[in-house]
Amino acid sequence: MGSAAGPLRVLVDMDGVLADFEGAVLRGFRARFPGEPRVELAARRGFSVREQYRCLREDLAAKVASVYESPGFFLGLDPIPGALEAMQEMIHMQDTEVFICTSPLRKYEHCIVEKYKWVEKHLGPEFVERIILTRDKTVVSADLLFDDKDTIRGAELNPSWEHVLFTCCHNRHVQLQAPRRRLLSWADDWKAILESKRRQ
Ligand SMILES: O=c1ccn([C@@H]2O[C@H](COP(=O)(O)O)[C@@H](O)[C@H]2O)c(=O)[nH]1
Ligand SMILES: [Mg+2]
Repeated sequence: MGSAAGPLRVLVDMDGVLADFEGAVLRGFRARFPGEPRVELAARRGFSVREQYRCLREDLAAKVASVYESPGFFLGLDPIPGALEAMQEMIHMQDTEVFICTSPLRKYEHCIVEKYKWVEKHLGPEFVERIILTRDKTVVSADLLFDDKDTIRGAELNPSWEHVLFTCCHNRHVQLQAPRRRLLSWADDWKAILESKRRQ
């Protein structure tokens, strides 16, 4: 992959990588359900916040989902530190194609349009052209995928990309088997990962 085969194609996930989904869920839950037990970010385990709240108490699953299904939730997400700067740098790198690859909620009414608006607001119109919205990232062809979901499965059993796990509160305790690798944050050396992939 890399220069001999054309530009390096990089997919960057949105929730948990560019946009702070977890922080906003906790703040929204605390504000809307102040008397209910909640899962602090330090206690988050596993991709699904809904399932972790369900384990706390069955009815809390619907309550936490009501937070991220509300109008304004996705548009109001804060950028992950360093993400916007990294994306602006990446889109201007030679021999590099960057796309935002994100999954919509099944209850997509507000989520889809707000994801587009978020990208336009924080990254600008050239990135709106680069949004790939799919519930199956395995069928998208690329060299790299930066994503906070620890296990990404879909119709394609051998996706073309290498999944680099972006560290997030819910995955920091996951032990990766070699040769899987992480990006600890946008302050970590994402450029070295791109360069190593170009050389493969
Ligand atoms: O508990 C959860 C956590 C996240 N989601 C939604 O899943 C997708 C994740 O998108 P990625 O592209 O993998 O970041 C997003 O729509 C989250 O809101 C969820 O449904 N339940
Ligand atoms: Mg994500």
